[in-house]
Amino acid sequence: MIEVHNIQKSFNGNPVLKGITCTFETGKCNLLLGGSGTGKSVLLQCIVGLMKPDLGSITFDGLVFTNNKVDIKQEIRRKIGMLFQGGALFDSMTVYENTEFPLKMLTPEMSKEERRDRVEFCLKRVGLENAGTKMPSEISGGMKKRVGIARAIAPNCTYLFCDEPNSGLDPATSIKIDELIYEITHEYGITTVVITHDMNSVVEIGDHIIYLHKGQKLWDGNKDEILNTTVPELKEFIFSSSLVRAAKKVDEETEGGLAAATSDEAYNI
Ligand SMILES: Nc1ncnc2c1ncn2[C@@H]1O[C@H](COP(=O)(O)OP(=O)(O)OP(=O)(O)O)[C@@H](O)[C@H]1O
Repeated sequence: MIEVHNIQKSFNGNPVLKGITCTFETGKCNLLLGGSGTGKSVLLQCIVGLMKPDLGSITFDGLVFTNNKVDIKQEIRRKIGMLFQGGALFDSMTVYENTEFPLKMLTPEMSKEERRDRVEFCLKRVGLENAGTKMPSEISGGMKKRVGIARAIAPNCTYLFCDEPNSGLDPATSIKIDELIYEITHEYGITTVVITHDMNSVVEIGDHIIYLHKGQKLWDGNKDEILNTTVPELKEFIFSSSLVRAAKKVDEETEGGLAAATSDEAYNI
């Protein structure tokens, strides 16, 4: 479990994170949900140590990350896998070499054969067992995300951070990437944190959802609870999504469920 306590961050006197306290649960897909500019990426960067918060603490399974010794920070960092928005693959390396890269960096004690077994296992797990010799320029956006996932899990990560894994993907590919992240999280008991503003992801993989608005946590809960939220800002966010608007249209002749949750009365408009 990752515990975030009272994280605050300002840029040039402008507060971006205004005291965020939340937990990311073990073996679950934890979504950081919110509109543009609400501080999701800044929070993620503070959690993984790419940015220093002004105040607050972050604990990984009882180990304090903030204000701690370099070796403890390194120990935590070694357990972190990152899936970046564009995949962030090395263009000059093959799919195989990209996946092998963190093993060479983080586990130099592994033999070449052990690395090969692990890379082959991870590529197979993401459905790319035949793509090892391809260059990033030769594969689709969805395949790049798959390579990114294989690379992130190759060193047996305990924590997986995904920054908008669906950006730039068509809806069908997005669902497949969401499913893959969900399956891997549950299979290996990884603590996964996914930044998203996609309601499709919320209903697909939202084991635990933290809603941020203007640098504050306004709500947390799961995908079954979110449609019943009474938080006005979250309601507005949900009902402005094209998914929910479309579902509302389909449901408008029926009673209960989404139709009731999205009724004008429930929405108070
Ligand atoms: N290094 C920085 N220096 C100054 N301001 C920054 C910096 N990084 C982020 N910000 C500001 O912090 C605010 C929150 O940005 P952040 O990228 O966390 O938003 P976000 O919720 O991830 O949005 P999006 O979904 O659009 O990526 C924005 O107003 C942004 O301009």
